[in-house]
This record gives sequence, C-alpha cells and structure tokens, in this order.
Amino acid sequence: MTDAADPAGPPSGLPFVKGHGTENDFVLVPDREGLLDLTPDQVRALCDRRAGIGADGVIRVAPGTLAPFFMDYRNADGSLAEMCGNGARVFTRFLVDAGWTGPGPVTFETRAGLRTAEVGPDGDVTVGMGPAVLGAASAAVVGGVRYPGVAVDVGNPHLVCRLDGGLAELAALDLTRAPGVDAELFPAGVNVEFVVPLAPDRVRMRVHERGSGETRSCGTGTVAVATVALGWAGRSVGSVHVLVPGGAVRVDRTGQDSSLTGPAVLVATGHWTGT
Ligand SMILES: N[C@@H](CCC[C@H](N)C(=O)O)C(=O)O
Repeated sequence: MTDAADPAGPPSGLPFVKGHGTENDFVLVPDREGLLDLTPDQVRALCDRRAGIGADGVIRVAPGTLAPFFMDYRNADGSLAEMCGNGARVFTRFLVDAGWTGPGPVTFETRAGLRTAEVGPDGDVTVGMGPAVLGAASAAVVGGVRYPGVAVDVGNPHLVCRLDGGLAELAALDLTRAPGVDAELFPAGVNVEFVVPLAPDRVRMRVHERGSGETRSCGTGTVAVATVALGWAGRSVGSVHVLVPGGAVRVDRTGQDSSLTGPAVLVATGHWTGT
C-alpha cells in the first residue's frame, strides 16, 4: 500500500488545489519556493479528465520577479499562454484563502505583464485585465460556414465572431473541433468566441480555446467580447454582462483598460500521485 492510499500515513505526491471560475476549471500547483519544473507531459496528465485530476489548464502558483507572485498558466495540451482571466480570479482566491496574501488588492505577474486583483465583499473577484486592443477583421469557419469576426489582443489572442442567427444558431455550433482561422493573422493560434447580442449591455457567448478546446468560460475571451460589443453600441467604455455556459461575469471597460468581475471557487485539495 502506498502512503497516498493509507489514511494513517503521510500524504505523498504533488500537492494540488482544484478550482474554477464560471466552470473554467484549473489545477493549481502551489510552488512557494519556485522549485517545480512542470513538463508539458505532466500538465497533460493532470488535466486528463479520465486518468488525471481533470481541468482546462494548470496554474503553478510561484514567486515572481517583478511582483511577489507569478501566475504560471498552462493550457490542457501543455502549451503556455500569456494570460488567463478566470485563472487570475481563482489564483487570487487561492492566495487569499491560503494566507499567502492579505484580503486587500494583490499584484502578480503573468506572461502578459502585471495584474492586480481583489476579492470583493460578496466573494466575487475583480481582476484588472489591462488593455484590450482591437485588431484586423477576419473570420472563423465552423462546419463549412464562415463567421466574420475581429481580432482582439487581451495579452493573448482572440477572434470575436458575431452570430446573427440568435441563440439557436449559437447552441447548434459544433465546437468539438477547432474552428478554421487565418493562420497568417494568428501564427501562435487563437481563442475564438462566438457571440449573440441580447441587449446593449448583455451578450451570450461560447468559446473554443487555444490549447484546451471548448470550455465553459474564458475570462480574457469575455473581455474581448465586451470590447467588441461596446463598439456595436457605438461606445468604447461601459459595463457588459457576459453570459457563458458556466455562468456569468461582468466586464467594466474604462478607456483601453478593463476589469473582469466574477466568481472564483476552490473545490478540492489533494496530492497527485500520477506521473
Ligand atoms: N481560459 C482562460 C484563457 C486561457 C488561455 C488561452 N487558452 C490561450 O491559449 O490564450 C481565460 O479565462 O482567460
């Protein structure tokens, strides 16, 4: 019998915490000393929903060089990403609940730069998401149908496509495979959002994430979508409620910068004894 299977013995394996933000789920690996070197194979094994813990991505909670903490985010396929909005909320929830930081604002490093986040009185977490910058017009192809869209850089790449066929068209999209995109415009891949406007300040979306497939939510994606949706209403600032399969978040855009507010929940802790 191994230690991990023996309730009387000390736990062995890699300590982890499982959490999610609007059902975009993550395995967090606390690494306070910055000693761990996660391999792409380990990330894939942790994210495996049948043979592992199961998640859309892995977040190593590590020390930063420009700030006390570094959010080291990896997609489920083992690839690195610059930023993860839902992950940033869950990362903040972990830092506060674990006592690594106090209840006030906390600044941490991501591959897209420094971000500041805070747990609000209602338990929701607000993250300063930095600039969201509109790019070129492009399109995504799903099931042979071409959906026009626009590129948005939120630190990571997005393509936001508006659907005019309403919620039925959104629900019918087959996102089990990656949408076809312009590989020259997106040489490092892209996260693709499909959006239906519901009101000037309310939209519903689905997303196919680079490196993870269809997920129940994407925080950077909601910021990209809100930026584009405000433009449809002839605005560049304001608040947008974004409904995703896993819940709802609010994006507040002030100038080029945005903040993202929504839930962040830790659901389990344990020791991973896989390889
Ligand atoms: N789910 C995340 C985004 C994660 C990274 C993305 N898949 C990429 O490769 O850019 C979010 O909540 O923002």
